Order: sequence, then structure tokens, then C-alpha cells
Amino acid sequence: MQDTDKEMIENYTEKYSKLCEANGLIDKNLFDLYGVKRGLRDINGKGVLAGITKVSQIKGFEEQGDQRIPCEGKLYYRGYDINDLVNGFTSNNRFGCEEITYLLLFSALPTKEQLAEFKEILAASWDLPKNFVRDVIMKAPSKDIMNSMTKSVLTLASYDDKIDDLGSDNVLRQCLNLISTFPRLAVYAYHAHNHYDLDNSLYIHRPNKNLSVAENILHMLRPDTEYTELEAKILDAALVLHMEHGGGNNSTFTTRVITSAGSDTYSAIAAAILSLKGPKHGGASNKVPDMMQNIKDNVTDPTDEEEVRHYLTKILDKQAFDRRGLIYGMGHAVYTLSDPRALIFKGFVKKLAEAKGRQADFALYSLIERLAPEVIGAKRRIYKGVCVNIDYYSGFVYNMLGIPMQLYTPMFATARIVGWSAHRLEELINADKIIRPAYKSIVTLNEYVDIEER
Ligand SMILES: CC(=O)SCCNC(=O)CCNC(=O)[C@H](O)C(C)(C)COP(=O)(O)OP(=O)(O)OC[C@H]1O[C@@H](n2cnc3c(N)ncnc32)[C@H](O)[C@@H]1OP(=O)(O)O
Ligand SMILES: O=C([O-])CC(=O)C(=O)O
Repeated sequence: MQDTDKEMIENYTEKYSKLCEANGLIDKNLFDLYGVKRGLRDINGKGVLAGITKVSQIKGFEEQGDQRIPCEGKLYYRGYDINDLVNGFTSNNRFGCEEITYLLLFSALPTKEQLAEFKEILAASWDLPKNFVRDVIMKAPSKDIMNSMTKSVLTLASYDDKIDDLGSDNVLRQCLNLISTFPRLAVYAYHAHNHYDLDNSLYIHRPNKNLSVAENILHMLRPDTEYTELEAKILDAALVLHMEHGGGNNSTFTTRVITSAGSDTYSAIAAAILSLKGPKHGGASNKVPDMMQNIKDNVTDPTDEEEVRHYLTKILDKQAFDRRGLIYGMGHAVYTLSDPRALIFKGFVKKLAEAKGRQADFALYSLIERLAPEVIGAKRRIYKGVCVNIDYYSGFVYNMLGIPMQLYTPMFATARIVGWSAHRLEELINADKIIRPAYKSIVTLNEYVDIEER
């Protein structure tokens, strides 16, 4: 584009965006006046009921009569407490990702035989079409791996003869294929970016049938394919903790909305990826480490409570970091006192920080975990409490695992594809209504004016 055209367009958009803002602004009081729930939630966090699910349950409140009392967070996958599930496979020193994937898809814990068969099916499903890596993933690489994955998912659709078949068997086949190929789509997209944009050497390792999902990610990611058991086990737990979170989270709801319109699996999953990347959702896992670095760069002593508190206040006042006024990794739409996933994660993080000599960073994370809710509480209207969420520690963990930051949110997607799949199947099996909420219109009606008379 010529510089003059660029300047002309910039001048136009600067001027006309002001018009969009002025004409598009809606008085916030009208939401109360018309009983419209901002973000489809009450101010105390209770969501508007939009569906029924058996995939998982999330609790941030106890109901006592008509009262809703904030409580420690609880999360159940298919009725099983997430703490019990994680304890189950970690105390037995086995990988959990495949087992919990089976649970979320089929509503039952697998026997050893069922699990072995499921792992074979997953390995049989991870082949990509001929030359897909060369012709799709390596073309037009981007530092935004979530966009690259979306491109890959949509392109995979064109290789599927039964793209529009909404039968459960076909949709399950498509979902298993995506669940199984996501690690490759993510890691290879990173390799393409690392080579073509960052000028580093290119290598492509194939997944190994004898390895778990977490091991395969590290195996494909690293030049020498090596990793320690602790690293693989922590990544495995991270994947399990990110797999599912009810029907209402932004990306799963997106899956359900698109599914309800009768669209194909690739379209629903592509849209879910694009929802997840938002910094208020899964994109927070990237924002948190950036924010931490920014804090370290701007405070002289990261152990000085008062100095850190002051800087957090500046972030909230939009005077520091990305100037959006958010402390990333804090707060949750449903949880009040705690996010159970963050508590489980914190135990692993501490162990890993000690193993990697990152205790000082861990201390800063712990300090901000304590200070941020107070600082947010002082600056915003808090109705239900603010606690750290799963994304607070995930970037730190991935960094300690040597996973590049471009892959933090893609790791989340690689896990959450399981939840999206379970919800897509549930929506298809049960709902026969297109999801279509109402919007209260406050537009003033106008008489049409001929162009000669405007
Ligand atoms: C896997 C996940 O998706 S977990 C969430 C990951 N996202 C983040 O970590 C981003 C930071 N956090 C946030 O933006 C929010 O806490 C959300 C989007 C997660 C939840 O938002 P809400 O449901 O609006 O939270 P809640 O009702 O408790 O918020 C009350 C007020 O505190 C503000 N608030 C909540 N969390 C934060 C935060 N971390 N930083 C600054 N302000 C916050 C809200 O904006 C709201 O103010 P408003 O009424 O002026 O809009
Ligand atoms: O439930 C939510 O709104 C966000 C969340 O924690 C998730 O999707 O894991």
C-alpha cells in the first residue's frame, strides 16, 4: 500500500471511529432499567441459565435458602471432583490426559483395556493429510499460533468428505481427529514461525505412539526430543486442569452457539479457538508473564510490598503495563474465594520452581496473588470476591518447562478441544433449537431521507 493511501485511511478511521464511539455508546444505567444482564450475568456473578449440561459442574457459591454464599471453588468433570481425578493419576505415577479425555467424552472412567484401546485410536487419528505440514502449516507462518491453528483446522475441513454429516459417529471421528492432531498443529506452527520469522533452524519431529500426549508435545517441541519425567508429568497435569469448564465459558459457549446453528465440527472448533485467544479468557496465560516481566522491570525491589502494591494500582488505573486496567490471572466469572485448578497448580508450580531455581519468581507470584485482590477490591465494585484463576500460574509453568510463550494459549487449546468436543456432542444429541438470545433495542426510528436532501 502506498504511504499516501495509508495516511488517508488512518485519517479517515481516526475521524470516523469517533463517530462510531459517540453514536454507539449506550448508557450503562439502561442495563439495570431493562433488566439486561451485562455479560449475561447478575452483578453477583450468577449466570443467565442458557443450557443444561452433564459434562461438568462448577461451584463458586453455596446456596443457603435464598442466599448465595461465596465458597471455595469446586470443579467436577462428569461428576468427579477434579482434586480426586488429579490425585488418582498422579499418586499412581501415570499420565492422566488420555484417561480424562476418555472420561469427558464418554462419561465414565476407562478400564485398563478401554484406555489402551482409546490410546491406539488417538494415535491412529493423528495423521495429517499428505504434505499438510509443508503446504498449510509452513505457509504464511505467524507468531499468533492460535491463528495458525485456526487456519489448519479450517483447511482440514476441505480434506473431509463427510464434513457436514452431523451424526454422532461422524462428529466423534472428527473430534478425535482434532483432539489427536492439535499438539502437532500447535507445535509445528511454532516451528514454522521460529524458522521463517525468527531465523532459527527448522526441525520436525513426528509423534511417537509409545508416548503420552504431554511427552509427545515436549518430544516434538525440543530439538533433541529430550525431557525429564517431572516436566512431562507437570505438563500432563496442566492439560488435564485446562480440559473443561462448563458450557458457559466464552469458548465453549461459542462452540455450542455455532453447533446449534447446524454448522460443521471444523467451523465450531475454529470459532472456539478464536474465542479462547482473547486476553480475558485463555489469552490471559500469555498476558500474565508479560505483566510480571513489566512489574519486575518497573519496581526497584520486587520483595517490597508497598512498591509492588503501588505499581499494581497504576496497572488498574490504566497508567502502566498494557493500559487496559486489568491485573491478568485475577478474577473469575464464577469462582469467588478460589479456583480449585489454580490451587492444584500452585502445588506443582512450587515443586517446579524449586527444581529450576526460580524461587524468587515464585515469591513474586505469591506476593501478587495476595496483594491483587485487595488492590482490585479498593478500585472496583466487587460483589463476589476476586481470586487467582488457572491462567495466573500457567505461563510461569510453561516458561519453566521451556515452552515458548507463543505456545502458552495454544497449550490451553490443545487441552480444551476435549471439553469443546464433549459439549458439541452434547449439543447435537440434545438440543434442536438454534441459540438465539434477545437484544433490547433502544434505537430511535428515522424517516428515510433521499440522498439529494441529506
Ligand atoms: C480460563 C479463563 O478464562 S480464567 C479468566 C482469565 N482472564 C483473566 O485473568 C483476565 C483478568 N480478569 C478479568 O478480566 C475478569 O476477572 C474476568 C473477565 C475473568 C471476569 O470478569 P467479571 O465476571 O466481570 O468479574 P467480576 O464480576 O468479579 O468483576 C467485578 C469488577 O471487578 C473488575 N475486575 C475483575 N477482575 C479484574 C482484574 N483481574 N483486574 C481488574 N479488574 C477486575 C471487573 O472488571 C468488574 O468491574 P466493572 O463492573 O467495572 O466491569
Ligand atoms: O469459566 C470461565 O468463564 C473461564 C474459565 O475459567 C475457563 O474457561 O476455564
